[in-house]
Amino acid sequence: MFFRNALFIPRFSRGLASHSGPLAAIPATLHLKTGQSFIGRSFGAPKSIYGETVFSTSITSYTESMTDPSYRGQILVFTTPLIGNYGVPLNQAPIDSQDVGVVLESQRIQCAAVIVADVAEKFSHHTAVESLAAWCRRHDIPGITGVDTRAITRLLRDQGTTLGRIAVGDDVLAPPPQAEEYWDPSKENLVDQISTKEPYQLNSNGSIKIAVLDFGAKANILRSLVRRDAAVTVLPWNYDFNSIRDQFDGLFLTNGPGDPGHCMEAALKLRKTLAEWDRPVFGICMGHQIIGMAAGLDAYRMTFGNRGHNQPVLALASAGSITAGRVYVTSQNHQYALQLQDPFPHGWEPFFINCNDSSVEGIKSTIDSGKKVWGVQFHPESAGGPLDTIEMFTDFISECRSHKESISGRVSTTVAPTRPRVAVGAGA
Ligand SMILES: NC(=O)CC[C@H](N)C(=O)O
Repeated sequence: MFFRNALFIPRFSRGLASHSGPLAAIPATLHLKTGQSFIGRSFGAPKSIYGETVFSTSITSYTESMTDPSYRGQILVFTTPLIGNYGVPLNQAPIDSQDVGVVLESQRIQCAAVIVADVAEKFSHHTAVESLAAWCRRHDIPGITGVDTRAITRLLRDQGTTLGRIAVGDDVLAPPPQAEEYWDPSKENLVDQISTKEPYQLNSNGSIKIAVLDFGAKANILRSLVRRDAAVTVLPWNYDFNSIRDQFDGLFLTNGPGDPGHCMEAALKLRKTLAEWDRPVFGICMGHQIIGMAAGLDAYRMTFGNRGHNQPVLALASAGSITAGRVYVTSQNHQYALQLQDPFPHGWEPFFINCNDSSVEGIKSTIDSGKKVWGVQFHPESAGGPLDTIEMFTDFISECRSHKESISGRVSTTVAPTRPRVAVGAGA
């Protein structure tokens, strides 16, 4: 395989000898804004798109990654060469009080496109109902196969996340776009596009009331709360939570796509919440970045971010199920991170640090601040990835429960149930 800087004449048959399956040989090209082009063949929707080209080192769970709303606007390159071999399940779970309605991470494919070295045309799994290619076609998402994903990944690692164009079919004959033609999703408020427009409830008879600010929630975050018997109220990302906060025992902030700088409004509202409200607050990924911004930390854009299910993080403090000095392997999908500054804002301390690049992986309120607030850059709920830190959800619900019991005068030592009444969906 090869990449090149100049205009080219596509050669569709080149390097495709291993693809002997029934996919039609529709040509497809990935153009990067930095001038390189990779020629392959289309699978999925026969349409051309723009996006931000990122790579993920995950080996499994392409279905969960592709439905994660945080990948919105991104062209997702899998470093694992063979993707698609277990097909795609029916994305519909029975709706009952213990479930959130989907098996995957949202109702549809969220990334703009996928790039796979060698797409599996044959698939086998007891839950599979269709192939990766058929699923992409149904959701109008293009894919390229037969390209050198190792070369693309090395470029993205060295030059950073790069704007890209996927040209499919006749569009491959057109010259690569001019620099100003590339669409940059980080300029848009993607959270506002994906967040729920209206509040809604899950498991309304649950024993502890949790408000969730939805920046583009993965379903497994909601499942992980519901499975711990939380009555969950999902609110739009910029909802005036302060006007209703006393109805709730805790606040959760979800993951979400794009630049957290677009969500400063939510960070300022949260700053007021943290100053005036003493109940537990937990945030994941975008939610963690919002907590950090509310605490006075800056968020910056990393070179290529961290995407994959094998990111080691070192705990710097003990809290709940987390032990200082231990390394946890985590699932991640982010481009931005909180700045590690010295000193940390008053009342806050670093919680986790990334073992590969020393980026901030978590923050928490200090004990003397009297508050229970945590944010983690990684995804304890995984889906996919390791469940090393899943008990952080139990820690959060337990804190909400003990706070509730202490203010109602019934100090209790009970721990929240971690098992669902019925088993649903993927993950823990
Ligand atoms: N998964 C997330 O919540 C990602 C947060 C933010 N969009 C980032 O890329 O850093």
